[in-house]
Formats: sequence, C-alpha cells, structure tokens
Amino acid sequence: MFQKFSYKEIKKATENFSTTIGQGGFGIVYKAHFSNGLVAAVKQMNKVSEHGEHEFCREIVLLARLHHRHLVSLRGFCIEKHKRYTIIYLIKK
Ligand SMILES: Nc1ncnc2c1ncn2[C@@H]1O[C@H](COP(=O)(O)OP(=O)(O)OP(=O)(O)O)[C@@H](O)[C@H]1O
Repeated sequence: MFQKFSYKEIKKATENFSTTIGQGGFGIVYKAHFSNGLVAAVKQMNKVSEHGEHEFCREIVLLARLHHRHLVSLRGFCIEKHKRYTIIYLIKK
C-alpha cells in the first residue's frame, strides 16, 4: 500500500538518519525499519527547487503508477518543510 509518512516516522525508522546505505545524485539513501515491520530504503532529495512541491508531487504520482519487474516500487513519500523523501522497496544485495 502506498502511503504518506511523517518526518517523525522517517527520523525514527532511520535511527535519526544514521543508517546510510548509499549516496545518489539527488541525496543520501537510508535503510529504514518502520514500527509496522516495514523495512525500506528512504531516499532524501536535496535539490529542491522553487517549484519543488509541484515537481515532487508530479514525480510521486507518476512513480506510484509504475509497476515493472525491473523497477523498484514506490512505497510512499514524506514532505516536511523543505525536506522531501521517497520511500522505496529495499533491494537486498
Ligand atoms: N531501493 C533501494 N534498496 C537498496 N539500496 C538502495 C535503494 N535505492 C538506492 N539504494 C542505494 O543507494 C545508492 C544511491 O541510489 P540512488 O538511486 O539515489 O542513486 P543513483 O543510482 O546514483 O541514481 P540518481 O542519479 O537517480 O540519484 C545506490 O547505489 C544503492 O546502493
């Protein structure tokens, strides 16, 4: 199920952003353990433009509708002031 997460939930699930698993072009990626048992990747987006809100929402809507066996599915998102996060299924190596 696709859902909206609060910043508080993200912070708790990433143990105060201490669980870094990677660094991408848009920001840091964290491993997150949510209280409902969900283990996911949380991708922080650093490059938030002036129209960030609109662009981010449009991207989320598009990604949420994408389902392909070669793509990781979007699990949710979080918007808090100037911070943007996408929550995606964790790929185990
Ligand atoms: N869903 C995921 N599950 C596990 N690890 C992930 C996941 N998404 C990203 N990562 C880790 O975080 C790193 C950065 O990923 P990210 O997609 O942000 O960067 P990228 O591949 O450089 O793409 P982009 O240019 O879009 O930022 C990856 O190399 C990987 O190690």
